[in-house]
Amino acid sequence: MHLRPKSYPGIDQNQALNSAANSLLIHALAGTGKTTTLAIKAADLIRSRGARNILMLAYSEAGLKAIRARLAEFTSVLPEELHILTLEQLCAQVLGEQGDPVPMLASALEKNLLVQQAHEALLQELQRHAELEPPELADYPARPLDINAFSTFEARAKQRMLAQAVESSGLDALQFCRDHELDYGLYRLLCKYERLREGPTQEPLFYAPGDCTYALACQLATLDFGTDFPPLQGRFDAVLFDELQDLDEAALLVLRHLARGNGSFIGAGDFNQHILPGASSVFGDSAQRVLQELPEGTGQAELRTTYRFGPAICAGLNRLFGVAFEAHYPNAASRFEPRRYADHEDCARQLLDIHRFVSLQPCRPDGPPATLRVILRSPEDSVLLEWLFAHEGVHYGCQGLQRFYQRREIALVLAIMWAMQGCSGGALLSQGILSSAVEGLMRYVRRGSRPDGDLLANGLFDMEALGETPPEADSKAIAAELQGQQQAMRRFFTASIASDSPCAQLLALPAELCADAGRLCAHPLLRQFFAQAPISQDELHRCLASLQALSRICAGLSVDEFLGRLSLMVSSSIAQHQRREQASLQLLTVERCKGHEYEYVAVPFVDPGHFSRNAADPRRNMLYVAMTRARKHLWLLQQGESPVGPAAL
Ligand SMILES: Nc1ncnc2c1ncn2[C@@H]1O[C@H](COP(=O)(O)OP(=O)(O)OP(=O)(O)O)[C@@H](O)[C@H]1O
Repeated sequence: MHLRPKSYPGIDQNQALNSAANSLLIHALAGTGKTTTLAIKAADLIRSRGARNILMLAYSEAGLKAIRARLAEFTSVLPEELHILTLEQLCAQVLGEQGDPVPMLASALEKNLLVQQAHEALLQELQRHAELEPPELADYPARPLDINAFSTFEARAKQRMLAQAVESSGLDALQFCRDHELDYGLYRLLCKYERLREGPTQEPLFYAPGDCTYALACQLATLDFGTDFPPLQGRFDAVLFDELQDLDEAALLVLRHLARGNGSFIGAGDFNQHILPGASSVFGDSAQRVLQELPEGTGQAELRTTYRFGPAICAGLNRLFGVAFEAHYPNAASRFEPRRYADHEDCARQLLDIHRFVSLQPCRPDGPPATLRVILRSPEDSVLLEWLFAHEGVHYGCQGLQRFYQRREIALVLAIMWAMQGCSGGALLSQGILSSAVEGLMRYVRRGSRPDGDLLANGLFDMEALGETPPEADSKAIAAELQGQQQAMRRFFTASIASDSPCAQLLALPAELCADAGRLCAHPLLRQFFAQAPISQDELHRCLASLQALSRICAGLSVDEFLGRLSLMVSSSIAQHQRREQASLQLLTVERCKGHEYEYVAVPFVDPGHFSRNAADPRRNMLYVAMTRARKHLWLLQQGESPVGPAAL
């Protein structure tokens, strides 16, 4: 593994790398070379110290990609001494080595159906012992199940090791929940779900994302503080851990054992980059909690010198986020350009101007054209942008999100429009759209059958009642048969939905309703359709936001006109793809851009109220991640009239 000149460590990186401490915690801001420093360390350990087994960990998949990208700056082939894993993957590996199978749950939808079963099982239990239950549960049977509230509660409970906290408090669970203002109904539902998941033999029936880390943490929690846990010890010559800001209590227990028993340890984190949904950082902006888990004598280092952008961007970020970036290249040409927009349409038009500016920028004769990266915090924001960009002939691409017309919920609405009485069927919906529509239909109308009550009463999930998920190949095959066949599409809907469902009622609406596709998108039956779907509240909100965004772009157009324009848009995108034309504008999600960097970045649709100094606020951190991706030129598009400034802080 040979280091290229660019990758020689800078002064503060060098201080970190030369630390005499066997265990080191690096606090760093974005672009200061956290990942690079870890990669240099790995290279050095292999090359000069003969290390044979190095673990490089990240919390997220995006973090893994960033590690691979930095390593690729040094070497075209990853050395076999390196193991690059997420924490969850490492925990799954350890559980597998302990001898039990580690079956993963196929989809989030299946999990929802299983939560419903746990809810039924809890209702059965409450019925049997109604007289013994506390007043907190008196109205539980009458309350509708809120899967989203349950998922948030579950994530937090596992991240914070709630079961262990209850046990060590010496209180009973009811009193604990009362003292900590926790919803006792959700607590009982979680206990039921976990009991069913683990089954009577205590060998989990399945693991959902996060469960492997939790399962290992539960084993570790039974050990005294200094006790060894051999499966996590002596495995590696060094452990290099990126994205420490995302660790929760469960992950910290794993960290404790990894850091103590495996050669040297270096962990790096930027607490401003905590963006995981569901729970805000359990540590706020402090790394003290992480330090408690690291061996005594752990050294600390700080990286504030960024290699990514120059002084102008540093100054803008320092002002908005209350941080202290310094630029490694003080003369680097960098620009920070805050702008204001009046409404979404205006924001989209300003992005077009910015795109024109970027496309005039010089680029290497043999290199790709200059590309504008537009970073979005929610996929719904892309609908208007894609529509406008396509109509202006801008060749755009999407990363971390699908093109809007290929997203299941939107594709399904397009297919419903196409099958309606008032649509001539003249526009051709692509096979991709139809295939997503078929998948959408299966998702939103799929209901598990009633689970077997006896199985639940005996502590078992009824996996048969989940029904079958149609394989992907099927939706493609069905789409191929439906393409251009409006009658066949209508027959397909009739066969797949109940005759009194909101979808069937939509299809029976009179032809006049197709005169304005925008109004059709806002029709109460469409909202009802999604509200009745077996999806979480979060997903429902996303579907409704997509509908609203869709209704905005087709307002005033008849269904025929709208679908006609859409099919032109799709065919020109397919043609660009076939000509292998490079996109000059990329739309990305924040999650997708984490760990990456780009020359020209625009962050649109920003609410000024989201800037703060509070690094425990995930909305603020989403902006921080998005805005720290730019290398040369950063545009910030905020709603409103007042100037950008510290007043917003
Ligand atoms: N010592 C260095 N000399 C020159 N360039 C460097 C150095 N260290 C890092 N860089 C460059 O700075 C950029 C940011 O590095 P890196 O991605 O490692 O930072 P990071 O702190 O992990 O970023 P993020 O916070 O976005 O995850 C990369 O282009 C990298 O090649």
